[in-house]
Amino acid sequence: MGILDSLQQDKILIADGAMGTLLYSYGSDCCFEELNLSQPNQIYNIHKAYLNAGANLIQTNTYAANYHKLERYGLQDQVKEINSAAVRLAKRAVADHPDAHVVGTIGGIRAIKPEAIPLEEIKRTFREQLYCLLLEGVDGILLETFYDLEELETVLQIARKETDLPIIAQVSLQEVGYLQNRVHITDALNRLESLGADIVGLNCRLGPYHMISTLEEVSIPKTAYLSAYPNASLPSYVDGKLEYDSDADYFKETALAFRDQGVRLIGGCCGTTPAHIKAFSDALEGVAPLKEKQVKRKERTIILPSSKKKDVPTPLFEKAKKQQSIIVELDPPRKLNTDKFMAGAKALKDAGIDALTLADNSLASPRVCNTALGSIVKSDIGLRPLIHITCRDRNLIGLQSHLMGLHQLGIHDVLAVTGDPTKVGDFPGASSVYDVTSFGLINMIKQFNQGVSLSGKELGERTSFSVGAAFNPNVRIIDKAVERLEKKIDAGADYFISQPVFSEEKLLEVYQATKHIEAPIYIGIMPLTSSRNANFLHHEVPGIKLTPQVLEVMNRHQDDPQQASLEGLNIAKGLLDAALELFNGIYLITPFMRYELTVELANYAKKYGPFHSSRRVQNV
Ligand SMILES: Cc1cc2nc3c(=O)[nH]c(=O)nc-3n(C[C@H](O)[C@H](O)[C@H](O)COP(=O)(O)OP(=O)(O)OC[C@H]3O[C@@H](n4cnc5c(N)ncnc54)[C@H](O)[C@@H]3O)c2cc1C
Ligand code: MET
Ligand SMILES: [Zn+2]
Repeated sequence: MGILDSLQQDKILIADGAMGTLLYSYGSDCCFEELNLSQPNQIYNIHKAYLNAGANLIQTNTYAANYHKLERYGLQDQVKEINSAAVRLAKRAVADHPDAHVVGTIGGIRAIKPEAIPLEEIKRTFREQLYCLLLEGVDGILLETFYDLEELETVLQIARKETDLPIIAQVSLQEVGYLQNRVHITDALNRLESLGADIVGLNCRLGPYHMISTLEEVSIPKTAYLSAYPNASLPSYVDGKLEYDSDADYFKETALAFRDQGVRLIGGCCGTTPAHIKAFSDALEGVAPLKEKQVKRKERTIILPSSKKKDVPTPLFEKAKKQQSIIVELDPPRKLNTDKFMAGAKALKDAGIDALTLADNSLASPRVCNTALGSIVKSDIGLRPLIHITCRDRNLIGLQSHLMGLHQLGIHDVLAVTGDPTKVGDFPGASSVYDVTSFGLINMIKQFNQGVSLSGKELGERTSFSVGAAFNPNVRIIDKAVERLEKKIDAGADYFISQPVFSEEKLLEVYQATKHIEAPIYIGIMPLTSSRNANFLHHEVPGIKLTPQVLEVMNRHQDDPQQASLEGLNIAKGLLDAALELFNGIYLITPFMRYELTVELANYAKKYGPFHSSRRVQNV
């Protein structure tokens, strides 16, 4: 009799409980799936313990036995051996339990970092593991712990094409009622059912209380059966170890509540043990499944528009769409004294610039926090700060907390960059976090603007960020850089700020390659300060090439720094003339805190720049 036959007989099926956390509690702190090869008896005994506790559906010890996760242990070439051994062990365990079934488990990979692993890689990895399990002859497939519905939908479709065996598809919740990205549980389970899953449900992350509360909103599926594998409890961190704290009696009490929500397959996830499964099995012995249920319709909360920050100015990029707009970068100092920085900010404010951009530890070296300084610039000088945010120094928690903080400070202009890697800076050994790249960060900020955090939790109000992204035109093939720019627009970028451009030819090339794009580009102009500075940029910075004439002029004044700086300024003015013909947005970069240079360039642009309602040059 197969799994579905058992379910059709009006039975509630009991599944097994955790494998990973049980092994961990026994002292294993390694690749749990490798134990199928090195400690087969231990795995076999766990299967037996669950079967003896009353489980009639057990899962192979293959949750993370895929190429991607085994790679962490250097075991990526043993996908087949590990999966095959797992199935053989589970089948051996059920040999003298005629009513018991073995499902091959495949766990979700993406968890909360969707963009970290492309779907194509997920598909390859999934197929390999699926074939190994199917070849060895499982009774069904269990897809479990999927936080990302897109990932589960993708692998479910593959599995459904490959096999007619029963498929169980289980999501993990972010909070009661919702998966990440604010996907409602009813929508998720409906999708899985329509894609051909035979059993749909929930596992992991939450304990019985939150799962039952979620299931109250879920109706009995039309064709599929409902499953639930709760965790033993929420985890706590005790003496450096994660612990789940709930006794089996509590599970006994919750068993009927699961049944009353229409659950037909019930097992356990992290923290559960054979005692928890025995509790379920005892409590549900002879209990008929529920046929009809009254669904509780909980109100899906409405996200309010930003109520607190009423002073949100018109986004910079709106101005740059219509008329000239000048922003200037003045980076926070590396030392604690900020007098010169503040004097620079004040002078730039007096020069009438639209915003001051502050880099985030550029070149991966520590500087005074740009948000702190940006906030002071805003309050003390009345100048609009534009804060760069890198993904290098903050993990997903830090990034989100940072965004919430910026919102509190009334700072709405941000530049989302991946950030220079730590190896280029003062602390090459420091970790580069990169939980997301600029694309994920742009997405996250746009989600905040909808009042929703990355995980799908409501923020109570919407933020009002306008999001800039970096554009590097100093590449050999400009079309590739433009493709990247277009992808950033797809991710939600509102406008762009470019690396500095050092020739009129390049300005024209950038203009031609981007004139079809509506999002404004603030084109970078940086005055050269010396012949050394010019030669460094020309010879050592990838993609930057100065013209022979510019190099010659700068080199001519090698021994006269003042004159060299003056020439650098004149060259920048020449570039500015050309840039103003082509772009509304001008991004002036202050070199080495020499703000008098960018003040002069800003004044120059204001005096001589055309104040046009759109780009001046059409069809150049
Ligand atoms: C206006 C501006 C401001 C900046 N501010 C900061 C700052 O405050 N702090 C800081 O640390 N860094 C800053 N940078 C540097 C920036 O982080 C790096 O130059 C980065 O490599 C390019 O921008 P990004 O971070 O948006 O990278 P992304 O475009 O997100 O690129 C991410 C990864 O892809 C690579 N990549 C980039 N372009 C291509 C391409 N065409 N083809 C293939 N791969 C590519 C990158 O090297 C990187 O590894 C800034 C850059 C610009 C242009
Ligand atoms: N069912 C698997 C195990 O118990 C995965 C649990 S969710 C991380 O090890
Ligand atoms: Zn779990």
